[in-house]
Amino acid sequence: MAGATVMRSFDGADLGDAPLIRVRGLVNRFGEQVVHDGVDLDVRRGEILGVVGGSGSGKSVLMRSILGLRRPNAGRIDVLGMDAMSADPAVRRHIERNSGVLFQDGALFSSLTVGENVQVPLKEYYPELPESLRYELALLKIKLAGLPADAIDKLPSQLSGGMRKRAALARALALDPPLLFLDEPTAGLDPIGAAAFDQLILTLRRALGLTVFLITHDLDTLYAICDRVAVLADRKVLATAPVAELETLDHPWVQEYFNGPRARAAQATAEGND
Ligand SMILES: Nc1ncnc2c1ncn2[C@@H]1O[C@H](COP(=O)(O)OP(=O)(O)OP(=O)(O)O)[C@@H](O)[C@H]1O
Repeated sequence: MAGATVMRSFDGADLGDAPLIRVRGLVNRFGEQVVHDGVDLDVRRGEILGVVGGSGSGKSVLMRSILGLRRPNAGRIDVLGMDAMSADPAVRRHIERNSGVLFQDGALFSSLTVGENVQVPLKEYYPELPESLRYELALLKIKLAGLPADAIDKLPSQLSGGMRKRAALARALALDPPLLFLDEPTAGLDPIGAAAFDQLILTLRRALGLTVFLITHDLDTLYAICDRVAVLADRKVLATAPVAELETLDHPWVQEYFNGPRARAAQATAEGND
């Protein structure tokens, strides 16, 4: 997995065991509303890090800040050993190039086929690639995401919700990014589809050595595939730990979330699968 490859920063330095994402003292405000007030977070190389928190706790704003889609009010974010808040377009492009993102709604272009969607990043970053090779690469990613080959010529509207997620995942993986960001990937999927998607993420992490930042409300996903889970509450990351350790955290939201009947059911399922 990840250990087999040397991860390098923009200037070619070996990142070693340094976290691939490091957030310190992050502050995000919208007018009077303070969403983050001193958020600290590390995402370690090769891990699947789950991010949980109540609705409106700032999970998506955190992801958008890390991706450079929102400029925080204060703090520091390093991605792949680089200052992610840098205005240098070359640094921005390097981070973008190395980050695959699956947004909550999939965000596929509805007028393009699945194959054309997957080729969008390839065209942007490698315009010189012959079309036939781009098509082959798109097909590879589509199969990697668990779709049948004939999905390549279909429009997103011709696919089921689960297949659309897989198509969006294929596009997120188009450039072989070391970092994968997933915003509620199993939302809207039935339990069987959600469990299959979880297993796909696990398989891809192993096969491709991915480091995964995963926002989710899905307790089954947390128990099934996350190495550690960060809890966003009270405008901070309360704790980052394996899910079993979080169950004992003395905080009302955490207690309700991790010790409620749904969490117990998810835990029992995960133990049954071990
Ligand atoms: N562009 C914006 N302008 C104003 N307020 C915003 C903006 N983006 C986010 N917010 C506010 O920031 C807070 C955090 O939003 P965010 O989308 O990160 O929450 P979340 O934890 O992802 O929630 P959910 O689980 O419901 O998706 C919310 O109160 C939201 O209204």
